[in-house]
Amino acid sequence: MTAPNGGSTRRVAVLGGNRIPFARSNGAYATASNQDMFTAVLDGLVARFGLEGERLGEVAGGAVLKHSHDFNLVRESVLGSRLAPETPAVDLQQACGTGLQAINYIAGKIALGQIEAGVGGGVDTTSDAPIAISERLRKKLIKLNNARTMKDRLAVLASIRPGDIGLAIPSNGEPRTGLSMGEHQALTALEWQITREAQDELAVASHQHLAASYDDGWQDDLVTPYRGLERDNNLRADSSVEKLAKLKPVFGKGAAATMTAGNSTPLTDGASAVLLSSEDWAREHGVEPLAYFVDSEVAAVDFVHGREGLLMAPAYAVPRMLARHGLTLQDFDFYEIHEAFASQVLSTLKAWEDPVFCKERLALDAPLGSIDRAKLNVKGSSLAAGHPFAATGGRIVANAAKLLAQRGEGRALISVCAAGGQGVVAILER
Ligand SMILES: CC(=O)CC(=O)SCCNC(=O)CCNC(=O)[C@H](O)C(C)(C)COP(=O)(O)OP(=O)(O)OC[C@H]1O[C@@H](n2cnc3c(N)ncnc32)[C@H](O)[C@@H]1OP(=O)(O)O
Repeated sequence: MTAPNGGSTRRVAVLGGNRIPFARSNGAYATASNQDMFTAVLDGLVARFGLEGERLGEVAGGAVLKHSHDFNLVRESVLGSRLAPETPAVDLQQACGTGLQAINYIAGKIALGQIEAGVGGGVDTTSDAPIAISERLRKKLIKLNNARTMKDRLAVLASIRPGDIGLAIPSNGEPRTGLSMGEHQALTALEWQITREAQDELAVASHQHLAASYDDGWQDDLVTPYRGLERDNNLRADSSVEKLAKLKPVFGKGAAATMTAGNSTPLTDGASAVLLSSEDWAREHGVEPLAYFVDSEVAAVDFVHGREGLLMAPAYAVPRMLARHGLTLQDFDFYEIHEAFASQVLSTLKAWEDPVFCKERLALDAPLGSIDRAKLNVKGSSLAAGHPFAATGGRIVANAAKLLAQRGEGRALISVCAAGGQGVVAILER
């Protein structure tokens, strides 16, 4: 038996993305659900690419934070959209790597000839974060639900004590260390001696680049207005190093206290989705591909025993992916490195320049070296746009594809760090 396409893989075209403007938590999208927002971006793609009633091969997506009733979030979003109801959908999740992994999943199916076209993306809302009840109360309520007689029911009710009534509110803490992602990253920033000034400079550049991208019409694939928003409302066009220098550190203590609300991503709500297809499908539908999704890699690090920083996995994933293609770190025209925290980007770049790190931890003969910083996050990134966890991957892939299309040729490197010590990276080219 041979594979669907005779055993060879096909090029995967990135046709374009859609996202809603990202909103700071508990603001413009406070009453929007994950499903509302993901449906909106799917319908954005339907409108842009004329997909009304079209049956796509599959839609993949996910959310880091979701309610139990959202177990079929992506399928429900498809059913709420103007895509054909016969379009299958899958939910997946890899913390902040979710969006990029969803795109990678669709790309793999297209490459193998299993589907012709599909959508990958993600959505998150910290405004509508699921709040669970305590484990003890939950168990008693299940018992109550299963009780057959009134007597049994009353007995369960009578067993409920005030101490059972508690809430489990999601936090961005790592379950195995109890530290938040910011606290973990503060330790990594200290290890790599990333200064407060360097972090603030990166944050200002992100705001300036994103502001310029709105001014020059770059963000024309946003679904707007969405709930009254025309642009990401975390963006501060007047951001400056002087203003950021005044903010108090929010993560880390002593020498590690360099991270502030200005050089960390804010809690954010939003959604994004990217349409991918085979070259044949793109041709048949009269769509010119923006770029091609070449490859992806995922790495995980042991942050639990302190062997590596929580958000350093992309530093490991990139060289593995480069080796597969005989590429160097310098062989790229654009670098899209998700700015979870300014210091995460700077620690990763410094690690790639460091001979000891590259030799001892990456087993490389020579350091990967520096990148041309003028090619980094040239249209802004998460510090300015905000970071609705699972939606970030789609924003970045769509952005990188547009950059390559505008340039006419070239290569983009994508890097997204994720909770649990994981990192997802990818290469796009045109
Ligand atoms: C999840 C994964 O898998 C991987 C990842 O990506 S890891 C990243 C995950 N994300 C996080 O961990 C989120 C981290 N962020 C947070 O927890 C919070 O946003 C935070 C603790 C950093 C800040 O929270 P906060 O204090 O409520 O912020 P906020 O009120 O907006 O800002 C504090 C002050 O700084 C100011 N400020 C913020 N950004 C600014 C900027 N760019 N310029 C000037 N001032 C700014 C605000 O105006 C505010 O000033 P006032 O107090 O005078 O109003």
